[in-house]
Amino acid sequence: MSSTNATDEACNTCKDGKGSSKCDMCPSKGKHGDKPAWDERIMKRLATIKHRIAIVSGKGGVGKSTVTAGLALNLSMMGFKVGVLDADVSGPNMPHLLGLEGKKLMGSELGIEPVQSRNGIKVVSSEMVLTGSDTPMIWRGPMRTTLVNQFVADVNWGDLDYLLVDLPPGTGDEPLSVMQMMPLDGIIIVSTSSNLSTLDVSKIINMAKELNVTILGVVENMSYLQCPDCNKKIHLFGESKVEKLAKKYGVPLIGEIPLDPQNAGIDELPADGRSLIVSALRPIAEKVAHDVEHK
Ligand SMILES: Nc1ncnc2c1ncn2[C@@H]1O[C@H](COP(=O)(O)OP(=O)(O)OP(=O)(O)O)[C@@H](O)[C@H]1O
Repeated sequence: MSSTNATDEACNTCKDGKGSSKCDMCPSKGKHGDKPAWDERIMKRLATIKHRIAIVSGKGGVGKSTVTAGLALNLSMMGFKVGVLDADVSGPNMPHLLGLEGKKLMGSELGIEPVQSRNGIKVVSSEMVLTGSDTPMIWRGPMRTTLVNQFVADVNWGDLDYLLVDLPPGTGDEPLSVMQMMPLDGIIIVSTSSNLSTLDVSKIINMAKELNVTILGVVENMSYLQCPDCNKKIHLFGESKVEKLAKKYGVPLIGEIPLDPQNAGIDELPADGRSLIVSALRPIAEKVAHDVEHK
């Protein structure tokens, strides 16, 4: 860090010039260019977390948060210590999916304390700092990125086997920042089989390849509907385009999640066999755990 010429230097956290209005909220306030200190804090926190996996999607609404919550529940039921970082700052859903609506983050001398779900999953989400669940987070990209970094650097995650990071859709600021800042075991890409969703997945695949981030696999969500009478699988989007795409880019398709009609209107994902989604995610959680433990 250059302490002599800080005024001319752009902030490494918010990428903005010193003196911008964002500076007041920036964890790097007063130490512009102090990237090593920031990185050191992040690395110290990550040292107690065995595996870090980000869940990404090309498009919004494909079920990325649902898959993240379902994976967290399965890993937790498999006996692992699990944390979930809801990095979808503008559209945080994790508190609802894990039954933590209305819960707020508190501080302790060890840092920001995550909130624990009834299954013992440690969760941190921007919704836990807002006044209400209908309050919008009207923040520009660099500030959202700063908050995500802070959720890594300043949260007392403690010992975890898995930290799952639910990223906002696309290839914007937060996915880029997390993929660069956090040593990841890999990413899991969630897509439906629609043309547009798969088109955007190819961008994510290329981004991960460019950043040398391992792709643990692609999950096709809302892949089929199981007929309640004859059990036949009805593929609503026709032949799987996700499978074709996975083959084209040489990445594994690690599972297909059915469309669950019971899920409509459900906030909290039930952590048992009542949820088709959670049950369908069990073999995927087992495969991911096997792959990262044996890599
Ligand atoms: N397999 C499924 N069957 C039925 N409904 C589903 C399924 N997966 C997700 N959903 C529903 O689809 C909607 C979108 O899911 P979710 O919020 O997980 O998507 P997302 O990709 O995280 O969206 P965004 O990133 O835009 O917030 C939710 O209402 C969720 O309950």
